[in-house]
Amino acid sequence: MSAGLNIAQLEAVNHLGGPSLVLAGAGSGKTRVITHKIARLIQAGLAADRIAAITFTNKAAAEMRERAGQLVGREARKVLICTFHALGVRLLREDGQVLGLKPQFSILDTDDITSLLKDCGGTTDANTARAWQWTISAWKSAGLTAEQAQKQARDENERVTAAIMARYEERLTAYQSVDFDDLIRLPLKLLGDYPEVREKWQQKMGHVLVDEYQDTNATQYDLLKLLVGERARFTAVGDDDQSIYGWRGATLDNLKKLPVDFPQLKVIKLEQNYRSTSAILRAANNVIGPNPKLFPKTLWSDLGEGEPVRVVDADNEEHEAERAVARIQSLRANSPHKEWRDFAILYRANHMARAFEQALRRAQIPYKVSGGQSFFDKAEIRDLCAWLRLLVNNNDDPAFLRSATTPKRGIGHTTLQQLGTFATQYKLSLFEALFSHSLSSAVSSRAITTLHEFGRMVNDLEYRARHTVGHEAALAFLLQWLKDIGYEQHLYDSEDNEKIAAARWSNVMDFVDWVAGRCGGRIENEGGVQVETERKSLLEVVQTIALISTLSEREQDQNVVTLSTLHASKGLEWPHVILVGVNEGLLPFKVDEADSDLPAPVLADRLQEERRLMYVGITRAQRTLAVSWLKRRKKGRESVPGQRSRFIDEMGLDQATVREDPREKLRALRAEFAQRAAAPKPEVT
Ligand SMILES: Nc1ncnc2c1ncn2[C@@H]1O[C@H](COP(=O)(O)OP(=O)(O)OP(=O)(O)O)[C@@H](O)[C@H]1O
Ligand SMILES: [Mg+2]
Repeated sequence: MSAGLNIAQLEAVNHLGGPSLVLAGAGSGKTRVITHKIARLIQAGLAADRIAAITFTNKAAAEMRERAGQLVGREARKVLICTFHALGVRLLREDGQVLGLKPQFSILDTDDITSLLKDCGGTTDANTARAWQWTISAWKSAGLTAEQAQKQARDENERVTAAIMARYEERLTAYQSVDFDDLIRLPLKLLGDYPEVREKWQQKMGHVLVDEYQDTNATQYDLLKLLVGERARFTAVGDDDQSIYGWRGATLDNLKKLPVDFPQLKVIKLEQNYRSTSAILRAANNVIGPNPKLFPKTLWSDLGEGEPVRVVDADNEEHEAERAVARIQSLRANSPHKEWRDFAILYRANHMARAFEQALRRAQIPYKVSGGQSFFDKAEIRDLCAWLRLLVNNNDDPAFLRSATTPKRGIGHTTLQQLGTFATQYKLSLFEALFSHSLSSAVSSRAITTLHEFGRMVNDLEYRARHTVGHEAALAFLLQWLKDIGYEQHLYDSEDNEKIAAARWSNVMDFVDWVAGRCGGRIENEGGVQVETERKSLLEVVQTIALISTLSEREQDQNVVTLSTLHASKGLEWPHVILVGVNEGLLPFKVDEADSDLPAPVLADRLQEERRLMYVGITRAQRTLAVSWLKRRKKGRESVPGQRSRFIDEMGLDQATVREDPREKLRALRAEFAQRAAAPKPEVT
């Protein structure tokens, strides 16, 4: 159990009785401390279901679950390993009733919220609605109610937004729905205002562990405090130099507050980096150097000097992508790391993935885009999720509207409008309104017949989903349902290009397979023992779906090159990393006064956060790192001269060694040639 931990890590793992904070630089084994501590707590006799470990993403949670599983076996499954938001869902499903929330409440996604806000504010303009959404979300995550926001409003614009917020909140309550901010705010209210509920959860939580603590926001910190109570049995791990979510309300104050709020806090520092070579680590330390030091840290590695960090000057986006692909092919041909999964291309903004996707496809290299448009954002998946959400919560009006019209079933816009007006008048959800006796005063009898057919179908599906348990039954159910609603036909009807329609249908099949798989009853091999996964009803599984943003659990084993935003790369590592688009204006992102209308102090803060982002990027690399920048870059439709980022200069690279290796191109060509030669010849029939 103590294998693979240094003395400081062991100290952190063995501090069980009170609060502790592990404060250390990138790659020093903070996350490793958390997984080992889960094992240690179980070994020390704490029941696994009394341990909660909070991670930053669903993907990180899945990975931690797997690691913990390797250390302690099946028991690890009972540990609650999830994000703050998923923890919020858990609290609300179990105890939300005291706040008037039914256990089957719905979680709205960004699109639902935009359309709801359009409605509340009487606009059809999505940008206006999104601006409201941004402001309301900021208010909510700062803990403000609509009423308080109204009082504090500084101008007409804010007053209008606050009024819309009031209407929006009313609708959420009426629809038995919550947004992402509510998933933290409501549990906070629950634990804050209801002592018996608080008592229950504090009793239950034997130990709470938090990874990436530097990126928690104020309300998450409050939630943590309420959850652990006086006994304060928790372990937080973090790195102030990796705080990159300031723009989303994360605050380093949480790090500063911890020793004040918990005087008995044990602070442990880790200094050895186990991830990167000295060359990479030096570049990282140089870049973060100019930032003010909140908590001074030293970080060293004994993995040796390693390959020098390379700088690539690219002519433009296409050239940069070609160069990245050539580098990957060359390294793969010449290093012990031959797997595609050993490579990552990291960039500042989502839209930058495009050129790399195209180049990788051309070279027939498998890849995945993480942190970009997720599977669940695809229209076809959102259609199906709307249906499933409606089964879980009939009062989910946005889901009602989407499923009643996708695929088309003769329920027209006018009918829906009449139904909506009627529902608002009688304070009913659309689904409730549908079965109201007095509906005939508002809607034609022919339309009512169609509406009733739809309503009965939903009721019937719900009943069957509740009684469908295990993956085989779930699969049969889902396939039949798709047939009943004619979804495949709908895809082909609404898409002129057959290939695209087929691709979308294949996404649907992936989705169905995945949902069914979660219903359990499959035989899996666990440490040499065949065990059956826990069986769940389809309805139960569907309840959790709105929260899962990617098919991450399935992606893990794929042997593919990763394309990722820097933000989404946090906590991860790859043998070979290429940081691209390292230009002034991209990374750092617009921090020059000429380029921005923000005041100077805000820009200075921004620059610090951009510097931390660059630090995060560099420290993802284990063995080799290349940094590329664009001599010309696209800005809108134009091509403008690009400027090399100050961060590249600050990395302090030895100019003689940074130039690109001329042999790289040759090796890449050779590798490509070999690959082509080895590829199966097309069959001639
Ligand atoms: N004591 C150790 N012995 C050997 N390898 C270790 C040790 N501690 C950590 N590692 C390895 O070092 C790498 C980095 O560890 P980990 O991801 O836990 O660091 P971290 O501090 O969480 O990094 P980040 O700040 O990027 O989240 C991992 O591959 C991990 O397995
Ligand atoms: Mg980590």
